[in-house]
Amino acid sequence: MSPTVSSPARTIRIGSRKSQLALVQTHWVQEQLQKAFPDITFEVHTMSTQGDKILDVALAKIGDKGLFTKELEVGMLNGDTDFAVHSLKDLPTHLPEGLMLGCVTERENPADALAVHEKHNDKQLDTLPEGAVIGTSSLRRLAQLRHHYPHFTFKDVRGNVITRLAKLDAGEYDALILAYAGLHRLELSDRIHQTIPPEISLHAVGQGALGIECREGDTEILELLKVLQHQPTAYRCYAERAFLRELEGGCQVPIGVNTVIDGDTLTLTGVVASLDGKRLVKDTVSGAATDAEQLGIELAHRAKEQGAQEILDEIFATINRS
Ligand SMILES: NCc1[nH]cc(CCC(=O)O)c1CC(=O)O
Repeated sequence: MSPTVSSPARTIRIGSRKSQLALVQTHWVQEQLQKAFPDITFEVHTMSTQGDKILDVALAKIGDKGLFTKELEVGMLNGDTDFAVHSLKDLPTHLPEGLMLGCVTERENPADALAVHEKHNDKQLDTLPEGAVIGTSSLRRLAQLRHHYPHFTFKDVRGNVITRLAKLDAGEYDALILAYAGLHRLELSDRIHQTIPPEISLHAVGQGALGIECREGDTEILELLKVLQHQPTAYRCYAERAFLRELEGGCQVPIGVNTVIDGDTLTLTGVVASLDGKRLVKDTVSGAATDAEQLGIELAHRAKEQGAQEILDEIFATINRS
């Protein structure tokens, strides 16, 4: 009689933040993997990150060194979890030693969206009144919107997507700028009053995609994650992240991007904007999608030649002074 060889049932532990959006995203990843690997058990372990706890300080002031990711990263390095699901936008371009970006999932619409108070249901960005109070805590959204709509008033807004919408509805703002992807995933698409076109505002690096972070060289996990990798999204995001990394900007700098893949060709547009909205350095590069990172680096160098560094230095000085 030959012995029955049965490998012990493997359990994979997935780290996630606790916000509604994070949970929707992580449960989607869990479900995809569970379908692809029915013999493995996938468990979700939630953690609060610094970014979830500090709600009374403007994001731009606390910086972004892994504000939404650090606790999840410690979990992986400790071996408490095997990988973590992030909104790729919140994942810094430099990862801690021993961790890597294991895969990038198919992107949702990466655009920003306008949500309005019901009294403005008949309005768009072009028709909102002078002085309308627009809520956003992103310097990128602020600078680009201010460039096109200098007559609006911009006000910081913190908290998760649902909290922000409640503040809007309570009358604290006339409108908010939020990610299309977040609203869509939370089944709040009815709050997407207007999708903001790239001519008005370029989106954040990685916006709309999920990034899965895992231990470097963890071949077993990397093998599983392959089923979630969406290569066109990955190329676009590698180019976007290389652009941001080369400019040494985090998610709290007024840097926006747009990418298009056509066949094997990737086109990357990037902007660096001053906070008053008066200066925009904007340029575009195209090349082979397989050279994504090189394209991002090239665009960053071009932007620097056109004054991007001066804009960024001024912003760092302003933030550190206030
Ligand atoms: N910084 C918060 C955050 N991180 C990811 C999303 C939305 C989903 C995404 O961009 O992928 C949001 C909310 C927002 O910007 O409105």
